[in-house]
Amino acid sequence: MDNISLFEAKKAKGGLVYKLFATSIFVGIILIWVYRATHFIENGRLVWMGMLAAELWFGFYWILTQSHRWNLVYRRTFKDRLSLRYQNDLPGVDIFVCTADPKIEPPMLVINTVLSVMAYDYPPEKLAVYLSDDAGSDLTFYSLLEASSFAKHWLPYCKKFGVEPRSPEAYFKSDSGQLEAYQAQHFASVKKLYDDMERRIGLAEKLESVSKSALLEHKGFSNWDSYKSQKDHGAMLHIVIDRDEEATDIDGRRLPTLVYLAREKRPQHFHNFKAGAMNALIRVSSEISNGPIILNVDCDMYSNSSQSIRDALCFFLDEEKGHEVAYVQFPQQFHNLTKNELYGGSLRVISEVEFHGMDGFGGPMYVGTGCFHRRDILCGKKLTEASRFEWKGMTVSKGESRAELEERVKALASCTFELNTQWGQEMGLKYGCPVEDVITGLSIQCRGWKSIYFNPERKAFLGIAATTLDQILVQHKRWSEGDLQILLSEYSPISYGLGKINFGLVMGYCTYCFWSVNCFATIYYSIIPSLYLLKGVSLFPQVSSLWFLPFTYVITAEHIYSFLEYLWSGGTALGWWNEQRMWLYKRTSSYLFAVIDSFLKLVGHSDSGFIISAKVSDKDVLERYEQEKMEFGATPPMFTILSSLAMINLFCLIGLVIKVIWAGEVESFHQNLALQIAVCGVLVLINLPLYNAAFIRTDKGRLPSVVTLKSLLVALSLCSLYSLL
Ligand SMILES: O=c1ccn([C@@H]2O[C@H](COP(=O)(O)OP(=O)(O)O[C@H]3O[C@H](CO)[C@@H](O)[C@H](O)[C@H]3O)[C@@H](O)[C@H]2O)c(=O)[nH]1
Ligand SMILES: [Mn+2]
Repeated sequence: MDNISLFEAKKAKGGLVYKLFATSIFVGIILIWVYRATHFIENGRLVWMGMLAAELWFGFYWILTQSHRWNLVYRRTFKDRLSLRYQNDLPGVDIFVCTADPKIEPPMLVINTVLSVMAYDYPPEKLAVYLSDDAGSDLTFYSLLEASSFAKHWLPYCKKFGVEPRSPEAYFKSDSGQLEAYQAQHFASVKKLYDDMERRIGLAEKLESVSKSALLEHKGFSNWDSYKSQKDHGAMLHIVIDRDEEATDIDGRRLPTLVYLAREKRPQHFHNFKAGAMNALIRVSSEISNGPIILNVDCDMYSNSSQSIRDALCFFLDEEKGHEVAYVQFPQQFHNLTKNELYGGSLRVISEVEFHGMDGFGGPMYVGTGCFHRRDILCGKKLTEASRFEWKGMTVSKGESRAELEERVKALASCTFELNTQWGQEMGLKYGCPVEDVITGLSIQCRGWKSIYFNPERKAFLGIAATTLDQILVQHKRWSEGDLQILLSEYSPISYGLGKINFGLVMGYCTYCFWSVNCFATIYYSIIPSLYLLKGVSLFPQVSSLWFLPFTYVITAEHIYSFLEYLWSGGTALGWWNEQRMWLYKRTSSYLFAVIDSFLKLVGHSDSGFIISAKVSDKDVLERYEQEKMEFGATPPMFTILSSLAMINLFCLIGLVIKVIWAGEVESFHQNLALQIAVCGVLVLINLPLYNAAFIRTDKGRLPSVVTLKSLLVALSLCSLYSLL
């Protein structure tokens, strides 16, 4: 091993074994296709064709997912080498935190994230933190002012005692063990300051206004004089901590720059959601600190490791390979997961397997949070020989007063600034897609750059996972719809990416871009075989037939493998089972709606929106979440679909049992319908929590009776209609 590189990349072990296994599955899939294509049944050619289409799709999709497992790469950094080599000329780093609504994203949550990134183990004079507030909330601004005072105590405390994590709330909640007397004393005083701050902010939140004294004390509030609403206000920019004024903490050490920005919002100008906020931040920061490296996080994604900047720099500053690297993506992980992840919210397999797989083919997607970018590349620079660039010397002009600077830079965050420019297209984050980050990352990779996936042992960022079924389905609708739109856009990985990025990476992107399309085959498969049970018509080979083998092999082997993969990724057995349920639910509701909405958009209906994910929930909802009881207490159309499908399968299974008892011929049913019974049976088993929520539970999270009734009606009419035909 050389001792020059700042990082190391290793291929996963056992690759050959996996490839053999995958090949055997592939053979099985082909045999299934052959069986379908050669064994049409007499009555029901159409249904049989449907089965063939579904299986062709599943097979095709399975092939796509292999790209995520073919070539896994794991990385390690050498931060000591980085320190030795670059201690005195580390690049400036600008950190963007985005928030959009003080009700959904309470100021305490936001400032905890801000404080956690201010406390990075990094020279403070090279660090600048920007909070973008798309609500333009004076409450959030007030909280940021509070945070800036608290930082003067919090940062020295973190550094003196090397604490982790550096989000105060997370730190105070974590069990810091028995502290020695000296630290305990500091702990008590910093905790008290935090509690006081929390109380003041809580009070302001309750009164929905900032105290008079704070208003008088800080001239920044004059920004709000002309404020009309969240959607109608001028640009507000305030440099809370200015690097030039040498603001110091209680130990006399420098503090990172801290900036509040609410870009201008006017009803007549579309604001492009988070992408618009990010682009305003890119411009504004270029005039204030202009750090060549940019980190962006969602407001709930606090830094859980003080070392992440140094980790990321090991890739950017590596003498040999660093110049090709456009961004370093860390996994998106969460701190509020329960043991068995009822909603599959951990994205476990994506983080532990799939992104390592994409890394093997040129780098992961950019997922919008926990990602370090090179500023010049994010702004549209192409890969050329000149890409090796000077990390120093990106200073910004001085000699202006803070007020002058603020006034000048504010113009960069106006509604009209981007008119007739390349912003949102060739520059900055791209507009017009609900997953602006993914499409931006893809286009960067298509310009020739690499990206890096870094998944360190100590989790780098932790956010909040959805805590109700409704929330997670809505979130996945946004994601799968966005990914589908990428497929249909001019930046499609197929038409645009092919030839520009590795073919394995094209497949990797397609796996996500085709997420939503899975709805058709899945819905078909979860209705038709069950309905045909009712009539006793077999859609699968008999147990005694040789064709029975490929079906059983592919289905069981794939599931055993996915089970093991889930366990290897750190999940529990029940967690895997829950994940299978979510797999079904997402495919039959979120994805279906994503496809429908995308279609409507294509023909010019439906306007795009961005439903911000909830970050706080009611006490009883939270309680049920912690008990891992599925939360159905709402009536979105998605629930009607889920529950109708569940009821259909229940009826079919019951119908079958009655038939078997009636006919008393268990043996022939088993011989002819074994696989079909298995499919229907598993669907019923996986829906147990839904039946429970519909028929037994009495708490507020149960399935509302309207939804139950509707779905019973749907199922009943479908089943009887079918039986009559
Ligand atoms: O108009 C908007 C809307 C959202 N946000 C911010 O964007 C972030 C992500 O929004 P959230 O509602 O939490 O969405 P998630 O589904 O949790 O976000 C994931 O998916 C998004 C794309 O759909 C990515 O942008 C995010 O980084 C990624 O964490 C939050 O910090 C918001 O404050 C804005 O700044 N302005
Ligand atoms: Mn989020």
